[in-house]
Amino acid sequence: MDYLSLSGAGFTRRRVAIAGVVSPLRPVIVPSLDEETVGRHDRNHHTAWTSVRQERWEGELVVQGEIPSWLKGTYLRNGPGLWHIEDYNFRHLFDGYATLVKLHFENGRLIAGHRQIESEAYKAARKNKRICFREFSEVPKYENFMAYVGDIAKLFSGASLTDNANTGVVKLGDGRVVCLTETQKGSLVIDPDSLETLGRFEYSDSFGGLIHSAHPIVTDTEFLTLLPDLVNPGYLVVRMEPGTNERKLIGRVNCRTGPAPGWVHSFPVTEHYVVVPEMPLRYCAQNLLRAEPTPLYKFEWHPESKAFLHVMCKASGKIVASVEVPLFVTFHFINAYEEEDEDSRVTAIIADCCEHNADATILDRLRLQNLRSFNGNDDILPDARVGRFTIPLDGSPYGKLESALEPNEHGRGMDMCSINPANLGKKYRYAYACGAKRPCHFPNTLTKIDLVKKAAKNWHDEGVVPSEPFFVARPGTTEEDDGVVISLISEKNGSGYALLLDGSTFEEIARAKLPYGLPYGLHGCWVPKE
Ligand SMILES: CC1=C(/C=C/C(C)=C/C=C/C(C)=C/C=C/C=C(C)/C=C/C=O)C(C)(C)CCC1
Ligand SMILES: [Fe+2]
Repeated sequence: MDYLSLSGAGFTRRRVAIAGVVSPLRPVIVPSLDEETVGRHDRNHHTAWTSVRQERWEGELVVQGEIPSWLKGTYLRNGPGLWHIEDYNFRHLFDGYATLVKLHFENGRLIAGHRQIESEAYKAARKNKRICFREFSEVPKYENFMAYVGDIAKLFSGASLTDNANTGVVKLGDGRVVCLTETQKGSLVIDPDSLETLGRFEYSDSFGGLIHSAHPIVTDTEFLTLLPDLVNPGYLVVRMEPGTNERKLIGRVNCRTGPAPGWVHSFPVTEHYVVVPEMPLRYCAQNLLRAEPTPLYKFEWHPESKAFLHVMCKASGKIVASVEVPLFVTFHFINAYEEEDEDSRVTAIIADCCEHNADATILDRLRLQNLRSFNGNDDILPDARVGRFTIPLDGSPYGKLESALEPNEHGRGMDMCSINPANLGKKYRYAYACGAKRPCHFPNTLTKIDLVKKAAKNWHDEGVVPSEPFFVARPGTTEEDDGVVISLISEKNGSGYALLLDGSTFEEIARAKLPYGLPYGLHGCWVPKE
């Protein structure tokens, strides 16, 4: 090993050669988080729930198996990877400061890297050695009552909310790559090659508001998102063109009931419609203000307020259906499409999601203490399924919610999904997601769902925590599942690897060990090499 110590505030700079990693294509200088700045690691936990070891790393990995020669580009994955500052340990998975990971594939070779996203929240925590902004469950500790009152005042302007962009990453039609979270201010532009944080993505319109959906729908031609209105409960549906920073209004949906809009972590679209979910798990302004977390954090469960789905025409902004549906809890919609009759008239919208059996306690299961205390025997992951909504367009007041397949096909675990992006908004057959091999406390398999055969193929390895399986299509293909599925696997002994499965057979085609395991991550995107 060759460690070259350089200087730098809070950093030790090292030139690293790591066993199992072949010579990098270029020298790799690794600034690592020193223990004094960020605190000590507790490496007794599963790698998935242990803070990332160092600020950044990059190098070429040894590949076992074969990476298809057509796979050219970079897979980026975002997620909360640093769960402590100094000796203070965060409470919840979603509190962690964002760690961006890249896997660059070219000519059968694989260069990997990771780097912390330099949000204001992260930089302030590093500098002041304490949390300075309101995170998912954490709030800054105030020195006195006046400091608390000052922070509440800043909450209304959004100044005290985090910009820790730890949830997703998207490539806009104009090539800019943006990391996202639930706050609008947490939209940060990054360089997909160096993973450097380039600055805030400033929306130039005047919609204001503090939050948005963490999962905009992004294609080469548009960026669609929802802006929840917490004052007059409802949602604005907005659209932004590539090359601009200005969102334009498509239309507004008023909530049917309830004190506040339902959480819209994601939403689905069809070719002509935007589906706006109104979930009984609703935002709660008081919980945003609280110093201590409540069982549902920034949200509240309002079963009496019922659940609705609204369908808005993308072209006109008109609402073409607004139906009551059975109570549901979902964070991730999988896809949606228009169902037609024999005369090609659209009769219904079908919308699929990872549905948690109308039980919001999954949020509490994702507390780090719960994730870290698994003994290997308890079967404590709450059941989830592929929930399929049918929304009639004939004016009926009710929609349906059913399981799209028998949940035991995927071990009754279901979240973190992807599809072939060519099928976005269209009738489709396959979805990829994390499922469960029980007993477990967290999804521990990768699953390929066949919505026509109503069957699943599952991949699992002892002790693993896989992240969202991300589908990349073979260029030019017309087969929906012709491509690869990428996932990053955390193992229990501090190690981890990048995994490639065949999108069709769901068999492993390649894996590459990382120099050390990376913490669990959330969502990814693909940046093709032109
Ligand atoms: C809601 C507000 C905030 C932050 C919210 C964040 C960071 C939400 C992240 C949500 C995610 C990643 C949901 C993923 C769910 C995955 C599941 C349920 C997997 C289950 C497996 O079985 C702030 C930005 C902190 C403040 C404004 C409000
Ligand atoms: Fe998400």
